Amino acid sequence: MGIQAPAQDILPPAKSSDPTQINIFGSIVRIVPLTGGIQHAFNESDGSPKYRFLRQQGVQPSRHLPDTLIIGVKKSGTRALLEFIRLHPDVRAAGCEVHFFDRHYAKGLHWYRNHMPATIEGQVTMEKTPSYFITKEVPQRVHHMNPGTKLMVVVRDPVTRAISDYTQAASKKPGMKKFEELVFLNGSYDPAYELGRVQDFLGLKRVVTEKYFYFNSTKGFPCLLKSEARSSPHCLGKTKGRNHPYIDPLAIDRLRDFYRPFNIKFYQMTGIHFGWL
Ligand SMILES: Nc1ncnc2c1ncn2[C@@H]1O[C@H](COP(=O)(O)OS(=O)(=O)O)[C@@H](OP(=O)(O)O)[C@H]1O
Repeated sequence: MGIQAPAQDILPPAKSSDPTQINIFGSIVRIVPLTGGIQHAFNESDGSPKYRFLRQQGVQPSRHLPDTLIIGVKKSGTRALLEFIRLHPDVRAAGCEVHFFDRHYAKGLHWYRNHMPATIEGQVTMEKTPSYFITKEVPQRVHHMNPGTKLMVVVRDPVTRAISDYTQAASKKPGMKKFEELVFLNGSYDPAYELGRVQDFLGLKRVVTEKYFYFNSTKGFPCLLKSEARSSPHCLGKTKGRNHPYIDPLAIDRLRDFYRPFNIKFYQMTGIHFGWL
């Protein structure tokens, strides 16, 4: 099994003697196996009891290119979706944002695969990088890797999303201009219900159910009762659920007017009325 990668973007000059490279209509194409093989097998650093046990049983996990990507949208709850779906025993995910299709594409698919967790047969490999949604080269690159890749997009009221994005940027850069100055220059949800739909989409048995979640009223979000990493109740880190600054209501109204036609178009495209005002 092989996949084709665009030669000009990621490959060094072709060596005609290299059997893994072929010439198609003048383009040099490198054939990369979808799975990691023995040399990329299980990393000792991933020493969870489950994987130790599997190794003892002779099951050899290996790295695979992802089957599923969470491609955005930034500040919409992409981390929450990833952390919640990876509670499923048949889902393995890269912990950090890999940024392969936007920043590191030139490093090639071998590099990408080495950033994936080791999996055993039947497990879904996943990563999330929200900037894929806004990088114009990404759709074509993902299609080149595997046209069957499943894509997931988390959406949020664009006004609150914009304020969240601003809050994050301001937390990293003291003295940043006010939101109202920058922006015009140029809800609650049920995680078990949503995760049920995500598991269906991924073709997985519904394992992640309401018993994994509780609502933390101080944070104002659903949090985890336990996960593979921690057996006690915990929320996502303190960079999620920051307090947003006060924004002039007139600025909010103007933003809502700006987004309204795009929201209506989006509702028509998806067939879902999200109810953003
Ligand atoms: N369960 C739970 N716990 C914590 N946070 C939650 C949760 N569900 C959704 N959210 C919202 O996720 C927002 C951050 O979105 P992302 O994870 O997509 O951010 S990022 O793009 O990866 O930086 C974050 O935005 P802020 O409220 O602005 O911090 C939260 O509103």
